[in-house]
Amino acid sequence: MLTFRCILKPSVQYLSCSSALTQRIHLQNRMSTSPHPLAAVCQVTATPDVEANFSACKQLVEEARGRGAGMVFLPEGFDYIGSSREETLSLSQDLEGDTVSRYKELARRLDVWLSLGGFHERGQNWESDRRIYNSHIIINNTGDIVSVYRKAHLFDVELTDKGVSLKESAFTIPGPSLVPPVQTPIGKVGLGICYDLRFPELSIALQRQGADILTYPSAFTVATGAAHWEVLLRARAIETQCYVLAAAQVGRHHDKRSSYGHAVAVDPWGEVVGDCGGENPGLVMVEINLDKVSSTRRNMPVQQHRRDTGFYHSLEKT
Ligand SMILES: O=C(O)CNC(=O)[C@H](CS)NC(=O)CCC(=O)C(=O)O
Repeated sequence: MLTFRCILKPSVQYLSCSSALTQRIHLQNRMSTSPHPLAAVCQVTATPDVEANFSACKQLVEEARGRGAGMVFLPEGFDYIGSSREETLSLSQDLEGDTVSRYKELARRLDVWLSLGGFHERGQNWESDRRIYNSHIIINNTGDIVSVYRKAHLFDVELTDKGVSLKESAFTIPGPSLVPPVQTPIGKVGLGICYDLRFPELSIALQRQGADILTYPSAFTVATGAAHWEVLLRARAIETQCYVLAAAQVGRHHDKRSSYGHAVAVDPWGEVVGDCGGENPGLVMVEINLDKVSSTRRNMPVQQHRRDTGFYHSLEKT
């Protein structure tokens, strides 16, 4: 007789943004029992007010550090969301500018790593062409920039029936290349930004280079977010068997633009282990257990089962 044993481990601890008190209690429990590092995934409502945005983000980083985070993730447009092409361009800075300097100082003072998704970075020919990159910057706990990834896929989309019309390439230069995953205190972090999430080739490439964690700091539109956001994030986690951390913009930035929110953390099995909801700024703490990455990969060796790239291109030759 065949017997099937079904082993279900209710091991996922779900942390939502809802109650700071409940979360603190959960955290005290887990910090005392868990040997695993903590990440904080943040959600903000950036506006064109650069100063107000910095102070809101700084507060979240301080709170995350207070709760034991070794690395804090901020979303695309953490510096600002402009209300016109002109405003977006005029507020941009370079990596030596005031905004990045203040975050370097914050990282050093708090002894914490930062992922700053979607910084509006002036390009090399700014004086002549007035174009920017959409840059994801990693700053270490001594306040040094250790990696910069420039968004490769630009969001040029006209969904008239859904009221979504954005042309990122009108002011942004597509990034020239992927960057290798960065070794951090929470694991090896692979860098993407927002719309990049729709291109699984990028996530696979980062996984192949050793990523344990994929990051997609975002400012998803409300319409595309409701339809696609969580499905895409979970799919990227399931395919790569990585954690996926996606900081997000939420709510109304100005008259013309709102974002979907739901900054989330997904584990390597594809389970959502934290969600900031669709209403307010906040953060979610997530335990990064790299044993989960290795056991998921060991139990279902998808990456070893993958055929070589030529195999998937073979149809093109026929
Ligand atoms: O414009 C800025 O200042 C910051 N950049 C963004 O907000 C970018 C480009 S407009 N937004 C997205 O990529 C949304 C993608 C999205 O919503 C989807 O893929 O469905």
